[in-house]
Amino acid sequence: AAGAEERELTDGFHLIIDALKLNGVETIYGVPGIPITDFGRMAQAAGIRVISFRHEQNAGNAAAIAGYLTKKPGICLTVSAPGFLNGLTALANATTNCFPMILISGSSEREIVDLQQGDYEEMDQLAIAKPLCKAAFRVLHAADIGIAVARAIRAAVSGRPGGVYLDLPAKLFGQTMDAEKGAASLVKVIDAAPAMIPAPDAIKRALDVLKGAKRPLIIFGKGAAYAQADDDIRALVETSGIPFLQMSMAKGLLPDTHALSAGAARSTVLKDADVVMLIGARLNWLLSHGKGKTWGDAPKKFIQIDIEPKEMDSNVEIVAPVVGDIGSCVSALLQGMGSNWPKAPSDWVGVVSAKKDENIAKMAPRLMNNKSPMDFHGALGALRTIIKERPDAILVNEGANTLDLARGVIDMYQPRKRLDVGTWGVMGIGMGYAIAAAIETGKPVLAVEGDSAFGFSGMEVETICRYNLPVCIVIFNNNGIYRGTDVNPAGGDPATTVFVPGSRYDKMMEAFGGVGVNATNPDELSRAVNAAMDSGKPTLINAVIDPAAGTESGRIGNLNPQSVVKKK
Ligand SMILES: Cc1ncc(Cc2csc(CCOP(=O)(O)OP(=O)(O)O)c2C)c(N)n1
Ligand SMILES: [Mg+2]
Repeated sequence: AAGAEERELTDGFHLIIDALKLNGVETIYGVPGIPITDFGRMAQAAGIRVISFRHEQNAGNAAAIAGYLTKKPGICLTVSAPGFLNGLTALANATTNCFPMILISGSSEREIVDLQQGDYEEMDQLAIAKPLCKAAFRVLHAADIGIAVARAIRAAVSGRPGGVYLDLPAKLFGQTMDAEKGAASLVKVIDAAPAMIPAPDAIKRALDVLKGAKRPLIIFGKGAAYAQADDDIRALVETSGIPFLQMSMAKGLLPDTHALSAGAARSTVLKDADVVMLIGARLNWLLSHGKGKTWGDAPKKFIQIDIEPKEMDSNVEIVAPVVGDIGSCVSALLQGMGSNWPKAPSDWVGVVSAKKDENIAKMAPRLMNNKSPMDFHGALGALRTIIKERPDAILVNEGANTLDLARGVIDMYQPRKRLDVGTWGVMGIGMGYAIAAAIETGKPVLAVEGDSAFGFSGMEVETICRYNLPVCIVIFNNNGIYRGTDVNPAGGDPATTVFVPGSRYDKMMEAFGGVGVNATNPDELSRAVNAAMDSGKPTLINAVIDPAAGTESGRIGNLNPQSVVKKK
């Protein structure tokens, strides 16, 4: 046998790469730098795709949405301190949205940090990450890398998915150990996201409540989209005949044009339903916390399906809590319903359908207007047609008016095709989500961006060109945040919410070899997007929108505090 001096060695670099590959990691999203530049190079050489970004927040958002789309944790790699902090927003956003991702950051040496002796980029990153994510681990010994990666993967995807932080001090990478022992220390995670089967009596209780409903409603949240139980979810709607609402990222679970879709009659069904079954949807601010005028005065019974037991009764009493993974819960409900479950009362279904048709008819003319400069509806009418013709394209969407109006105008036809600002309503997810959506699915991506929203991650147009990704960015350029018409009453500086008038974002894309187009009417917009979708070339379309067309904060202006003090 080889003597000790000849025995083959391995080191931290290789053990981390081997652990990630052993667990099926194929892509890392990150920004190079001390102490992880060589790690990124070695991971790439070992066959992992390493996508280099211009800012860690965008790499983190890419990792998060990769997790949402694949149900495997997306991996974000950053340098220590400032790079780690840049990734934290994405890690916290992933945790808030229940997207599985792992933020791996290089860090300073414990012995220096703990004595605060001033290391390069010194920061106690583990302590700072802990409150902002689902789980956080640090590794000091090479022999622990295998178990640490396994723990991070399981923490990210099991139960309610979320963000996990993995802290790797610089010295760990160069630490050597016996190669055989190293290989033996690696762990391939078994059943990382175990099924969580609901209790039979919880299913029975829920069905009893549902059976008694006169005006039932199902609300799907992005948790239902994440579950990838698409056939059973469709069967649940069609077996029960119950009208349904799809929260923003759940749109397309069933087509928005489905006969039982109540999307265009949202305010009616929230007010008048007597039994509401929430599936992977939380009763948070997006659903007015389940109370107040949105929900009308009539008493309501809530059935809630969620993997997190603590979610029950978070805002209002849940009379039939069903705790488990959505796939297991929906299949148990279907089993309990059997083959002759009574359809939802036809008078209720009729009321919903009539209201929906009325609202769709009201909106239709606004989508046809061809005026220039465009208003939001004219531009969105063109994009609505394109998504209808190209249902497997992925739509990324952020802004205020650009977000709120697109959500209602652009129908989705397939699950997990609409990626947007999610639970926080966070700006800046656009380019990270677009890049990961293109890389993880290979499908064409249409990113519909407010001009302010785009600004948060716009430098990644270079990244999009560098990897030659099929991403078509449409910027709704209304010269500002919400509008482009505010004026600074004190004179001097521009108002706080306006941008350079007549700006041409399309020139940014041309700067990096992509296709830039300036579109001043819906026909030009439509032609440019179709050309981009056909060519698959990175494209940025500067869609000129009337600066006066928007409203403050889109649909959520009511959240703004108002001053009652009138300064003399
Ligand atoms: C990280 C972060 N910082 C600020 C904000 C606050 C905000 C919400 S929406 C928005 C941009 C609205 O302007 P945009 O041009 O994108 O859209 P449009 O209405 O069509 O003109 C901001 C700055 C949020 N949500 N997140
Ligand atoms: Mg704007």
